[in-house]
Formats: sequence, structure tokens, C-alpha cells
Amino acid sequence: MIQVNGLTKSYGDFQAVKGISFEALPGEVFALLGRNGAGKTTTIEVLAGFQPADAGQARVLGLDPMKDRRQVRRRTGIMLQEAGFFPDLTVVQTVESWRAFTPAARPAHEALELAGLLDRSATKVRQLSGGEKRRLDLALALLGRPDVLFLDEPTTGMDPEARRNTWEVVRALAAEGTTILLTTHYLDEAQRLATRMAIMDRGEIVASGGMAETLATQAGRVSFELPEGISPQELPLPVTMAGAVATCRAEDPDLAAQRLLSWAAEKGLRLRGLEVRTASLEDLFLEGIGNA
Ligand SMILES: Nc1ncnc2c1ncn2[C@@H]1O[C@H](COP(=O)(O)OP(=O)(O)OP(=O)(O)O)[C@@H](O)[C@H]1O
Repeated sequence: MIQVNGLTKSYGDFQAVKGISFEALPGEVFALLGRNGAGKTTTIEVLAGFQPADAGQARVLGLDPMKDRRQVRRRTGIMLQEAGFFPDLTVVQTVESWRAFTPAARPAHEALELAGLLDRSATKVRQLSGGEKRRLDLALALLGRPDVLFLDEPTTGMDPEARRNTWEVVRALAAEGTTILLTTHYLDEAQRLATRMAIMDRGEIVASGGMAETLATQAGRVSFELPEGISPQELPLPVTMAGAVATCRAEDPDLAAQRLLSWAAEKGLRLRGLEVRTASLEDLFLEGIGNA
């Protein structure tokens, strides 16, 4: 549904995207992650046909987003970081005006209900909060029942309930077969929604793969306060120290915690503040950009 191969894009002599490749399959939520300025929005803009690639290939639904722009636009929805709305139109007027040039559009109330904005239908756009404007954006992006949806930081500014509502919408759309390319700075969001991901840094992909598989290869952590009078060398597993807190990295953190607890029991010690964490996308993210 989305294929990117050796994609390169520069602004003047600044290379924002440096030969990246990835693909998203039908009904998949693919997360494109990376810190500010990594090149995520640029990649989406090329895929949406807003900008030409300098080199490499971008294909959406097997089509060239520049040459076949009209066909691609008809079957894709997009939610960019900055939306341009008319401030004096109401929410429902905004949706109705978009429906006028969206083929096979959903009824306005359906799009607004999906985006959790039905109760604000009569409100003027200028009176919406930041998070509500994101919801209006979402309603417009899914109006044309797109096969491919580009969501660039869709939940920024939303309250926790609205974020959860948006996740449900994304999951439901993916279950119906919509392919979704998502960028987000909320790594828990990516971890919950995406089946595969790529982490970009300074225009390059520094880590990529299936979400579950990639996290399964990452080490988890066990941390605790080092008991008084004990030196790190006496522990049964190697640790790194940060102040009084010892952290042990382990493929199976539950097993490591058991070993540490039985060692402590034998010695009559308590491991205060014990925390056992499986690998998170955040660890992978920080490691990926740290090694870049
Ligand atoms: N129109 C432009 N002209 C010049 N430089 C640009 C332009 N658009 C983006 N850039 C630069 O290209 C780089 C990549 O920007 P891009 O918006 O793709 O990053 P991003 O990963 O989406 O970042 P963020 O997470 O902050 O949204 C940045 O250094 C940015 O300053």
C-alpha cells in the first residue's frame, strides 16, 4: 500500500531524507518515529504528493504520488500538523464544505461521531480548543473512506480521553483494511497501535521492524536500591549504578528479579524500590538515536 525505496529529499543543500526504504502492508498501522527534524513530515509530504522526491521511489497504492496525484488523493486521507480551517465556519459547515468535493464521502455526522466531535457540531472553528481542532482534522481525514491514511502527530494537544478515543478510531479503521502511516512523539501510542515501525534520525532509518518482534529482542530492566553495606560486585548479576539505584539489564527480567530476590532472602536483606520492566519502545528509541 505504501512503498518507499531509497527516498531522498533535500531543501537547498540540506538533505532532510537520506535514502530511506520501508513499506506498509494493507490494514497495517506503521509508525514512523524520530525526534524533531528527523524527516518524518518530509517523508509524508512526498508520499502525499505535496513535494517531489529528489531520488528514489515513493509509491502509494502502487501509484506515483506526483504523476498520479488525482488518483492518489482520491484514495488517501491526510492529517498534517498544521491544518488550515476557516475560523468563522462551524464544525459541521467545515465538514459539509469538504464533503462537497470528496467523492463517496461519509455523512458529516458519521465523520464527526468517529472523531468524537459531534457535540461541537455547531461551534465555530475559532472557538475550538487545540485538541478539538485535531479531532476536526481527523474527521476530515477519514471523510472519504480512504484506503491509506497519513496521520502526522494526530493526538498532539488531545486530552487523555480524546487520545484513547482516537486510538479506537485508528484501530477500527485498520481493522476495516485502511493502511495507516502514523508519526507520533508518544511512544506508548506507537507501541499500542503500530504493528511495525521505523525510527528515523537525521534523515536516516536507524532501527526498524515488527513492533512485537523488535521489542522481544530488547533487554528488560530490573532496578532496586542497593542495600546498605553491600557493594555492586557482591550481587549475583552485573548492574550499573545511578546514585544508590542499581539496574540490571536482562533478556528475561522476571527471572533476573527472582535470582536477585532469592539472593537477598539468603542474606536476610530487602531490595527496596524493586522495579521490573520489560523492554519498551522508549528504550529502543533512545538506543537507536544514541547509536546514530
Ligand atoms: N520547507 C523547508 N525548507 C527548508 N528546510 C526544511 C523545510 N521543511 C523541513 N525542513 C527541514 O528538514 C528537516 C526535517 O524536517 P521534518 O519536518 O521532515 O522533520 P520531522 O521529523 O517531521 O520533525 P518534527 O517531529 O519536529 O515534526 C528539519 O531539519 C527541517 O528544519
